[in-house]
Amino acid sequence: MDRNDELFERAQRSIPGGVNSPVRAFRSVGGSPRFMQKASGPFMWDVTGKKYIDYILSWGPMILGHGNPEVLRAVHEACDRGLTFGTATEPEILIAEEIRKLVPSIETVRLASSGTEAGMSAIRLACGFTGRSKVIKFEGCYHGHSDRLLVKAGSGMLTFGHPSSAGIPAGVTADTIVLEYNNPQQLEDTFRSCGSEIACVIVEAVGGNMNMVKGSPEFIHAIRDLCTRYGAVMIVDEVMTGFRVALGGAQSVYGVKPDLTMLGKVVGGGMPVSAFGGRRDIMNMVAPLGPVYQAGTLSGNPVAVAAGLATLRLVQAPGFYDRLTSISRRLTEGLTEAARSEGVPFCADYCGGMFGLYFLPKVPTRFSEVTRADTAAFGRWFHHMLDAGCYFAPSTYEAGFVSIAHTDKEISHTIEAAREAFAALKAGQ
Ligand SMILES: Cc1ncc(COP(=O)(O)O)c(C=O)c1O
Ligand SMILES: NCC(=O)CCC(=O)O
Repeated sequence: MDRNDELFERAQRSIPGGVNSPVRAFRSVGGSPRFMQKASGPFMWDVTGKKYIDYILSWGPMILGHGNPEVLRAVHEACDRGLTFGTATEPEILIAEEIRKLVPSIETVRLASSGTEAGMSAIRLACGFTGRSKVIKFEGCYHGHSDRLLVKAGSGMLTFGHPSSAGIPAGVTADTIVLEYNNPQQLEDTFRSCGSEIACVIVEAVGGNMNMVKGSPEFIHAIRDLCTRYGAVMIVDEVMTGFRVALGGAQSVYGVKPDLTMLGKVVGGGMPVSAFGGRRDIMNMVAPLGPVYQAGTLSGNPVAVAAGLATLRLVQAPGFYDRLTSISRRLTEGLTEAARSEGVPFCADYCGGMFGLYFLPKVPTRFSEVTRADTAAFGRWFHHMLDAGCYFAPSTYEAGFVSIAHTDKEISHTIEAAREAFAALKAGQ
């Protein structure tokens, strides 16, 4: 028993499953989750002192790598001025201005503390604005754990085989319609049958919670066109993709202008910040301007905003996303080649600083294809990689992330380790 095992046993006595978020448990791959003690750049160290190259990056936020000195300085300075005031502050204006500049579909923006809150608030707002109650989401997309959206959701929900949560009264999800991702025809048919009742369509334009599945341009533009035609609100959930797949998020990649956008993860630079924003006429419905209530004791927290603001400034460095994308490309091409040379059915894809690894013969385009992945092979590969000091998400239903701090050296090490892991798989180990 090493110190990770000891801590895991102890944690389970006081914390359900020993973790404060289910995706941290190693349930689908087996073994004890690693208890991390520190991180720097592209690395994390567990409590035994073992060093890992981090491809989870706190599930997306750490795009600059861990411990960026400018972000840390901003946080320390903000701490010295006060941890929270529960009042309006100037940095909230600065981050709102920065968000509006980088994501031009956002005319005004409200800050919250988690992606879950952003999603819950955005659909409440869409319903309040339209006076309608039906919400369309897509199978395998995860928008946080608010009740109305926790139906056929991705990420941990899929990993643990319960795509819809217990404890949510049927009435609460009665107006949530779940459709197939990348199926514009089904969406159009649904609008044709009940378009006047649909308040909003919420989508991850690049899905990152059923492994990584890119929306087809045809699908994303069909959502835009149908929402416009039927007076529904198009919500793009950019909690994962915002400032991650491109400076302007997935909406800039697809050239689509949503009515509302959700942000999280990178926008807080490792601290709890999320946001929802968009068309001014819709946002004007939010309290105190309008009748849609939304609030938060720690919303716009000055320390969290300082981390987010420093991060948003740093990602605007010239060439940042070209470099980030080339890191993802090198990694995914190297892994694919290593698998091919060892004869293991595997493929990979990437979008900006986000990637998907699939134990499948071809890149999936929808949830039903993702479920065909060889999860047993993935579990063995995952543990080989972990032993070799490469920390990937412990599930075939999660996307992976790189940071600007990942260098060729880490990528080469990872590809070499993967080659050995694929060879071991082939040898039946
Ligand atoms: C696309 C997407 N939306 C919403 C959320 C919820 O965010 P949070 O975990 O901050 O509540 C997540 C991740 O958790 C996400 O990946
Ligand atoms: N895909 C998983 C997440 O992005 C969220 C992490 C968490 O819920 O802890």
